[in-house]
Amino acid sequence: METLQISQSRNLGHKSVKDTIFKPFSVVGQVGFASFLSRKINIQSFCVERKLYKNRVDLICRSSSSAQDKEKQEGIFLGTERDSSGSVVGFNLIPHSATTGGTILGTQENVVTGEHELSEDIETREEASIRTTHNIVFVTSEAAPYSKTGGLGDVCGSLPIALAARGHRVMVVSPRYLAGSPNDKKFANAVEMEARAKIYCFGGVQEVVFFHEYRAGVDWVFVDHPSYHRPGTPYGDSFGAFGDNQFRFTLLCHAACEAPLVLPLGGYTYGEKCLFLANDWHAGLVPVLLAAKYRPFGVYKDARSVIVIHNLAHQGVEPAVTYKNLGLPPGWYKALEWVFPTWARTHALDPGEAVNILKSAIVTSDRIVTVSQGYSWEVTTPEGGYGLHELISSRRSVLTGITNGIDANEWNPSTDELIPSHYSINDLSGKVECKIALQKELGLPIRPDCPLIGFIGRLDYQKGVDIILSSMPDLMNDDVQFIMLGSGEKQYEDWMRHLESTYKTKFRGWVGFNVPISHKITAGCDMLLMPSRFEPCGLNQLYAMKYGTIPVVHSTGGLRDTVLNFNPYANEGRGEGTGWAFSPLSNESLLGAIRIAVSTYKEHKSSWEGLMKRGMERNSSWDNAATEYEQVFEWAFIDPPYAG
Ligand SMILES: Nc1ncnc2c1ncn2[C@@H]1O[C@H](COP(=O)(O)OP(=O)(O)O[C@H]2O[C@H](CO)[C@@H](O)[C@H](O)[C@H]2O)[C@@H](O)[C@H]1O
Repeated sequence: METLQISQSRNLGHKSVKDTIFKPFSVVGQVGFASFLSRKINIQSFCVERKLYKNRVDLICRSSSSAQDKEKQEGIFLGTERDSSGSVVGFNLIPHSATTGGTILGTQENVVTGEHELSEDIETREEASIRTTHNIVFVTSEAAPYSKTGGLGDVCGSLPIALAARGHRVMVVSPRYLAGSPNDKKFANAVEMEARAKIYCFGGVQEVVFFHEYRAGVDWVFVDHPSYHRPGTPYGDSFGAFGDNQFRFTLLCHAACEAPLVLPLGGYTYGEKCLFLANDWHAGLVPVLLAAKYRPFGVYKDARSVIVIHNLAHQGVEPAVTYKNLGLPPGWYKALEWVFPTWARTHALDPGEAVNILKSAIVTSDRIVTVSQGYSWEVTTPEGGYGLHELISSRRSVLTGITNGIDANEWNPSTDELIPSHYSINDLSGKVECKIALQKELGLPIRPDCPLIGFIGRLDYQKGVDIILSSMPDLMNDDVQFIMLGSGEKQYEDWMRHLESTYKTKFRGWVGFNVPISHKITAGCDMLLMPSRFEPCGLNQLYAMKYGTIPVVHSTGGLRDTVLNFNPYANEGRGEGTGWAFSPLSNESLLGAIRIAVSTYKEHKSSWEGLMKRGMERNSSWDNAATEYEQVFEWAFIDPPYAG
């Protein structure tokens, strides 16, 4: 149910602050803070899940016959919800279509006339729940398929769609990267909007333009600015990280805060009562801006923010002098303040003073989510907290771990268009064809019986690539083939090339970022190796399991949560588990785990098939994760917002 409310009282109420706030927040064109202040749009809908709610039963029993007639026509009216100024912000009507649909148990008639059902409903009212839908704004530096360098892109390309499918109004705000590459075409369907925003930061004023595409139930909003138009990845090029990343992502955060106020998407703005999901440090200024720039002026006082931590190792740390560039009021320095420990300072006179964007988000957001439960504990430890463990521990009461899901449309071996042969849990025959095709494509000897091990990922310290490469001379003595796909640190890329020339019949290294090849490896390999030092969630092991490819992982973070160690004796000899999770992270234990996996593959075919099938059956749907996010949203709205 949607309501559009023009609130005069709010308009008058803000007049006095308008002049004060207008300079720093002015927006080009007729939309923006100004017009936002003169109207109030809020869209909220409710639906009842499973059992009828006692209040609703009471209300129905008490309602007059004319109200009942109206309800028969229009649905069931639960009441209006008003904000402090008296504006209607929720019109709680269960639409007629919903009351006759399958998800709601009992219509008005059978509740009133069916005594048995009524008493049953009242008895089970504890189970009842009303699901509130929210206006959700994802802020992210990447969202697949438009931009992706890793798992962040996957998550921000899929979770919004899952939440939209559950009835939420969802917008994703990310940069419109134009790198002069074929990837630019992915933005081709996004149309330029009239609304623009002026952003005051880094000693000047920047104008950003918004582009919009409505796809899969989600408003994809792209922030356009010349600093997003350059060759390379979203973060850097062959010379390293871009020097102005702090500037580029500061722009993104400011623009994302303006978007719900100024963009009439589908005719209506999202308005003030939003839930911002800020992803990683690039979006970390969003909670700070809500608290420091908007809320003191009564704007976004009903909004909430959640910082989603995909990787705590990257925090957006810059010299303290940067603070004045961020477009924040002077009094908020403490929220960002970061002092390096003595050992990390460059020289004796270095005071180690810096600003830390992710830290400020952890301080000011209403809830904190990590992408697995295991990681939500690890970030509170000195080993996993990257200097923020004490701060995060102090906010443990608002910290939740939610394991990522996977996009079942993109990662499904029975429909995947990027693999040469389809297969499913009922007919695995296509998998060996994928293996043969992969061996052929990469010029390896075609040997369906030879265990084929894969690795896909960023070539860096986190992913434990050094451990793989240093184990390789030993592993290459065994009868196995190994394929690595990745890009990252040059030393590892060179090492992969060197191994390929040394072990021509056993090793292939594909340097680069190539999504079609990643699907072919996931389908064609028998095992996927992930010796990550730490892994907030990890997606490749989830993809692998879906494709009947057995993960062999270091037991850490999300890998430990999602890969259940193989036990052939469990379940009266039927076995349990979906892979191998080894520990500690060393050459010996990595080789030990791979060798056990290889011998299982070669000598215990039925156990191997059991492993494959249990992995393929595993429920990794985004819908599961989305319901857990909804719980976090509920909690966020129960508490008052962060006020400083
Ligand atoms: N060379 C290449 N070519 C093609 N595709 C490639 C590739 N290298 C990587 N990929 C793809 O990029 C994604 C990487 O996913 P990970 O979960 O390993 O994420 P990453 O460490 O980037 O992200 C962080 O965020 C995610 C999401 O929350 C967490 O799962 C993770 O633990 C955390 O470190 C996968 O889809 C993978 O197939």
